[in-house]
Amino acid sequence: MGEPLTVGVDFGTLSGRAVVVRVRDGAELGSAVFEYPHGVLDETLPATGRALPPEWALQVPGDYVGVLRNAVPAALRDAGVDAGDVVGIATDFTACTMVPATADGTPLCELPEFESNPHAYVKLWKHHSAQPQAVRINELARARGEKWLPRYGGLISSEWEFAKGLEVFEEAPEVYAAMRHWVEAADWIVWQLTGSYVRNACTAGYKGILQDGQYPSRDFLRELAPGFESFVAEKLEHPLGELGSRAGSLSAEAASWTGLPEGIAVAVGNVDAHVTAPAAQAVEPGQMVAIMGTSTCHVMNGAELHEVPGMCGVVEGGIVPGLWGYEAGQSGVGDIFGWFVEHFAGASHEELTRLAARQEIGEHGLIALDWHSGNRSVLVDHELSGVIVGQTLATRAEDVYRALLEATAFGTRKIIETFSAAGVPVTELIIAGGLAKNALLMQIYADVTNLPLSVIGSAQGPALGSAIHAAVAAGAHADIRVAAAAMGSVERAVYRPVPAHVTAYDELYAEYTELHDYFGRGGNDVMHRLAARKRAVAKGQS
Ligand SMILES: Nc1ncnc2c1ncn2[C@@H]1O[C@H](COP(=O)(O)OP(=O)(O)O)[C@@H](O)[C@H]1O
Ligand SMILES: O=C(CO)[C@H](O)[C@H](O)COP(=O)(O)O
Repeated sequence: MGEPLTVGVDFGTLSGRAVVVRVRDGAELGSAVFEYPHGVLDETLPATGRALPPEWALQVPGDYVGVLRNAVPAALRDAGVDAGDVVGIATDFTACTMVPATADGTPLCELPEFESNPHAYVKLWKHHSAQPQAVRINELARARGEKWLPRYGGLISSEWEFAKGLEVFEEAPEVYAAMRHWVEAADWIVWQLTGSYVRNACTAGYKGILQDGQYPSRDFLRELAPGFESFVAEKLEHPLGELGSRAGSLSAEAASWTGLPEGIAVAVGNVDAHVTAPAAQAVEPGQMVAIMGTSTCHVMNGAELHEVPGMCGVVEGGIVPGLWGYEAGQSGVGDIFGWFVEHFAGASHEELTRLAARQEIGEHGLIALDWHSGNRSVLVDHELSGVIVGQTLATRAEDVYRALLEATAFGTRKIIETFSAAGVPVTELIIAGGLAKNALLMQIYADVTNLPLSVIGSAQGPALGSAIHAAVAAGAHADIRVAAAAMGSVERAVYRPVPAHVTAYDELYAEYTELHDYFGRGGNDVMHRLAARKRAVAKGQS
């Protein structure tokens, strides 16, 4: 018998990563990645070959099981350990990513009668077509003075459970009728591991509008859309599991997929962003973790409840039991850089970064808005779109690339300032996720926010965070704080703000704020008009 180990599995936007971790000190002994064979379905539905409408983003749930079957055994092989030493497994997922399922958890898209219906598939977090539903939820909640609304910064997102659920109810009543559970993928995967459904407190709070033990009322839902009043009772409500607790035991079937021992602890599901906080040892108030990849999520604990305008939410026990967990985010970050590299630049991230790093601040003469995937915080509007001001015939690809890097840093500063102004000061910014590898981007973030940047010690933050949760669920550490101290890691103040850069960026940030408020706060509604026109044209074509 060797030392106790756990397995953490991170289900990202394009792939799932498994990591094998030593419980004593968090050493990562082996890992493996499995790319989802279907990736993100955002153009056509393979079952029919038909085009999907704008802003759609679907996934195939079988791909997630592929991660359990492939990445977990491969990570065990990579680690060269005896699977018998693994005492627990935990998973984290993108969110809000929703699976419409039958009573036994079968995704509707796996039933022959629904395989051609796009609404029967998983709606990925960045499926943004439920914005009209989100707008109606927000208008009605404001008019009725619903007391849960300020817990979400005053706006519910189109990415979340109610907007996406209402979209299914209104656009695919046959799917809605057949769906017994509207399940977060974070919980669906735990269901596959244990054979039983436990709803995690994190997504229920942030994405499912569960506050002080209550969901939005039947009355509210009836007024929103007659017939939708039973949504909570019939599709959503389910017993909750606290973060770090044991959801159940690994079933015989899941043991055969993964090569892990049957009966080991399986932790309650979690979100990729929130689970990263303990991996970065950021479990105390004021320590904000920015998980920077395709998108950025900002998560932070607080001792008290405050209402921060435009935050994604504040949930009691949403990150660590006993504290208020705050979340904000930017829907597109690496995705925006990737879009530019893929469609316009003719050069790689590395080459563009190298060229952009030679420039002085402001040399390119550009300012951009980072809304190519909408704005998650603090405007919470997915019909906003990207802007680049200042282009001339002299503008080069590296100029635009740098302006896009800077735009996302300004977006993060807007979030930090909004938190601080609402009485939730950010005392430390800790970076996790794939973008930490871009040193220019990191220095820009330090200069724009005027904060020293700490960087998580692991390249697999979410998967390590899951392994930490697995250790707690297995009883190998007393709680998440204790496990984070033993297994998490962070390097402090790796990037420090340069005073002259801070001053230069203060001026550009003022310009960003002008554009931000002009396009995002009603100065000019052109982005909404263009989005409406795009939708109308797409509708006419279908
Ligand atoms: N050197 C780089 N600099 C900036 N962005 C990059 C670089 N390399 C990849 N990206 C972007 O990073 C994103 C992937 O980040 P990653 O953390 O690996 O993914 P995920 O968020 O899905 O876990 C992609 O959107 C890609 O465009
Ligand atoms: O909103 C989220 C968490 O609340 C998503 O999980 C997140 O934005 C997806 O992130 P990524 O693909 O960058 O890991």
